Amino acid sequence: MTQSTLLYNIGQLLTMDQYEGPVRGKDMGNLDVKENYAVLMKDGKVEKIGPSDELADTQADEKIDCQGKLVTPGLVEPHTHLVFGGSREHEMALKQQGVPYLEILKQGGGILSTVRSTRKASEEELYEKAMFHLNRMASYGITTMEAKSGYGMDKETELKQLRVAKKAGENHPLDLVSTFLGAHAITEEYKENPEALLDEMASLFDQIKEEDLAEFVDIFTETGVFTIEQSRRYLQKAKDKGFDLKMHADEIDPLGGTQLAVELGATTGDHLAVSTDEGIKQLAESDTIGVLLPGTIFYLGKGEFARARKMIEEGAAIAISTDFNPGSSVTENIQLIMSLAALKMKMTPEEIWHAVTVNAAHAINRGDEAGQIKVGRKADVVVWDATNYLYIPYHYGVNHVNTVFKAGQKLFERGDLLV
Ligand SMILES: N=CN[C@@H](CCC(=O)O)C(=O)O
Ligand SMILES: [Zn+2]
Repeated sequence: MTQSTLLYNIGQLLTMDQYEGPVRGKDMGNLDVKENYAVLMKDGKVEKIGPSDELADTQADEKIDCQGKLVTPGLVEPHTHLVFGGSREHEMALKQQGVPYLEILKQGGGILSTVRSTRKASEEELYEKAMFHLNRMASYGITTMEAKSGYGMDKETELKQLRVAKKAGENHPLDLVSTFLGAHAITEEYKENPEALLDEMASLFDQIKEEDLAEFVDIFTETGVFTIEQSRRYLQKAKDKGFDLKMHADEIDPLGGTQLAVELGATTGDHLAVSTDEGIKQLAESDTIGVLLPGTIFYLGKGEFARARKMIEEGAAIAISTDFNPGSSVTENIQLIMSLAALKMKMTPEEIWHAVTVNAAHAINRGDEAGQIKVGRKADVVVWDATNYLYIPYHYGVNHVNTVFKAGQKLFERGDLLV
C-alpha cells in the first residue's frame, strides 16, 4: 500500500473546498479553479494542497507528474438502484413502439419485472452483480454513492437487498449510503390495498434501524403508484423513526411531490422533471436538494427535462445523478449525465461540477466527508484525461478518467491498448 502520493503539475485543480454547506442558486455558477497546483495524499488523507512549484520537492512514496491534467474530487452519485436481479432489454421494443413507462408497469412489467427477478436471485448473485456495477461506477470517477432497495416489496427480499448493499459497502472501496425504497411500486398481492403494502414496509423500519441497513427512506409518488396522501403518511412514519427522507417526486405527472418533499423536510426531492412553478419556488426557499436525473428523461424518450435553469435562478441547490437502474436509466456513466445536464437542461459546466461533487455529497448526508479536496479529509481524487473542466461535459459518451484515487489508493487506472 502506498503511504504517500504527490500529484504535481496539475493544470487545473477543483478543490471545491470553500463551502460549508450545499451550494445554492447563482453561487453554483462560480468555480474556484487553481492552476499549476499539487496535492499530497498521505495515509489515506489529503495532507497538503499548494502551488506545484512549492510542493514539487516534497518527499512522497510516489510522485505523479499530472502533465497539466485536470484534477477534481472523486465524484459523488446520489441516486442509484444498485441492487437488482435480471435485466429488461426485452422492454426496449415496447418503448420503441411508444408504450409509456407507467403502462408497462401497469401491465406487470417494468419495476415489477425486476421485482420477480430480484425475488428469485440469491443473496450471492445479487452481491456479485452489485460489485460488478460498483466497479464500473468507480471506473467513471465515482468514489461515494447511494444505493436503494425497492425490487422486493416483500419483507424478505427488501431485507435481502439492503443486506447485499451493506456487504458491498463493507467490501468495496467505494463508500456506500443505503436507502430503503420498499414503497417503489404496487405488487400484484396489494393491487386492491396499497395501504397494506405501505404498512408492511413500515413494519420493517425498526429492524432496518436495528441492523443499520439504511439511512434514508424513499417512495415513488406517481400516478398508479403511491398518492401524495399515502406518501405523506408513510414518510412521516419514517421520519418519526429517525430516518432521513428522499422522494421520487414529479417524475411523470405533476402530483405535487416537490412540495411534499419540502413540507416534510426531505433531504432530497429526486427527478422533479415536471415540478410546477409553485414546486420550484418552494424548493428554492427550502433546504431540500433537487436531484435531477436527465438520463432517465433521455432514456424514456420524453421531451420534458427538469427545469434546472429556473430552479438555479430561483436559488435552489441542485445535484445530478445517473439514476442507474435496469429500466429507466441503464447507465453507470455519470460523465454522460454531465453532458445531458449541459445539453438538455442548459446547466453550465460550473454548475454541473457543483452538482456532481459538493451538492451530491450533501444529497446523501456526506457533505463533511466527500465531494471536496480538503486538508484532513479522505483523499478521494480523480485525475482526468483533459486539461480543463469544460472538457468533460463537452466530449460526450466516453470515459475521460485517467486515474481514480480512493482514500489515497489507486482504485482505477485507464487501460491502454495491448498492441
Ligand atoms: N421511477 C421510479 N424508479 C426508478 C426506475 C426503476 C425501474 O424502472 O426499474 C427511477 O428512479 O427512474
Ligand atoms: Zn430512482
